[in-house]
Amino acid sequence: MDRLREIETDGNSNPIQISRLALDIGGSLIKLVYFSRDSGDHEDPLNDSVRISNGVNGRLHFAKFETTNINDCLQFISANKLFFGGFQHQENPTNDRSFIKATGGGAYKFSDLFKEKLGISLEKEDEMDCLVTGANFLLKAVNHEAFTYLNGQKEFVQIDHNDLYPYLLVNIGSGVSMIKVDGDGKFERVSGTSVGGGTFWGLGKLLTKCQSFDELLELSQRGNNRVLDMLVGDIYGGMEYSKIGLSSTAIASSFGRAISNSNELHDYKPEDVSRSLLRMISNNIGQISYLNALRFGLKRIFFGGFFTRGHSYTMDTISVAVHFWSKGEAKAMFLRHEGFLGALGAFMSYERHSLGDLMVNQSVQIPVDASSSTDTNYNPLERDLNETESMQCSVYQA
Ligand SMILES: Nc1ncnc2c1ncn2[C@@H]1O[C@H](COP(=O)(O)OP(=O)(O)OP(=O)(O)O)[C@@H](O)[C@H]1O
Ligand SMILES: CC(C)(CO)[C@@H](O)C(=O)NCCC(=O)O
Repeated sequence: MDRLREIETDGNSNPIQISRLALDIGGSLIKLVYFSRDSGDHEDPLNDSVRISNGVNGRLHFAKFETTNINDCLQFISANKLFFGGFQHQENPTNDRSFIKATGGGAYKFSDLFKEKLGISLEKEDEMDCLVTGANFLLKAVNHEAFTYLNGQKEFVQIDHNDLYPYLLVNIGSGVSMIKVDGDGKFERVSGTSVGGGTFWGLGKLLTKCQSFDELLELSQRGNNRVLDMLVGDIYGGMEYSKIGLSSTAIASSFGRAISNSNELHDYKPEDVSRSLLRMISNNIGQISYLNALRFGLKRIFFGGFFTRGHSYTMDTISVAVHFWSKGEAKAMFLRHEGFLGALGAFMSYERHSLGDLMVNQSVQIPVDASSSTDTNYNPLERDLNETESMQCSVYQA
């Protein structure tokens, strides 16, 4: 647990002050965002973005835990004294020792547990509101946040602040929410599907006996979907169905090949099962996203949520689906801080509710060494689930 100690000191044995912790407690994962002050020694005189008058310079940290391991999360918060980063109620500070902003279903479900184990109250923020706030913040404030991914090529997208809206935000968590975003705080949840990340992980676990999500993703990289998927060519004797635009290699029926022989589940390689499952779910989400974008004439679709995990095959499948169905009209884009939208939104809600107490500097820069996700070769599969990431930023008194 060296990481924990790193948080408590700045390397010169000076204690680092943690302020403001926010949580997004979802069906699969708990996401934490918290701010630590820099000790004066760490300030970079060349970097304007961290030198705002009245500003408090520091880093935003990101961490996540599986919701089933919520006790590890409580222990992490307690060991690092992160809950002192909550706020005292202004109206009556003695009434409630402190509270932490929290969003996601778990903010309701685990409210009593936080009170009992840590003595803190969770102040609930609306999940959709937080997702939108987090996405808008990242798109406007963080360089190289959004990127396209097609045929293995990652390209960062320059966001024009004056031409960001409207867009479709598709958050792929355990389930999937599709939100039409028209501005800051202006949005509508237009659709959703229960076939999401939880479906991939849940079905994948049952079918392959994998012990972790990363193992299931890793298996998919070595699999071949043609073993289980029935292709147009399988039905059309190797020919394409060009009249309706289907090539012979297009998937006619996901897992459809399993009906054509007497194979049992154990006759298939877990790699191939994982590959077909990932393809089926990613393709389906891509298609439903496109249909919703079409409903409202939206050309830009941003995908968030931890299902994607920066994984090539997942992003490629979603992008191809959007490209194919929209005939190249709509664009799928991904976010580097994919799974932290809700937690960031909850983090930013402190200022809205504490009468302009604090604001996050809008020109956040991510130093090269702060997050390995800045690397175009970033492979989240190589990283530990609970490893913390951070970005340099500045929080200031409004
Ligand atoms: N280490 C992991 N363990 C479990 N699931 C993971 C992991 N990494 C990525 N995932 C995927 O991410 C999904 C959860 O994503 P996310 O945290 O965005 O949603 P959530 O907030 O838990 O769900 P919801 O918003 O529907 O309540 C999982 O269902 C799984 O597909
Ligand atoms: C229920 C939530 C919002 C919880 O995060 C999410 O899991 C979701 O959007 N599920 C899909 C539900 C549906 O629209 O069918």
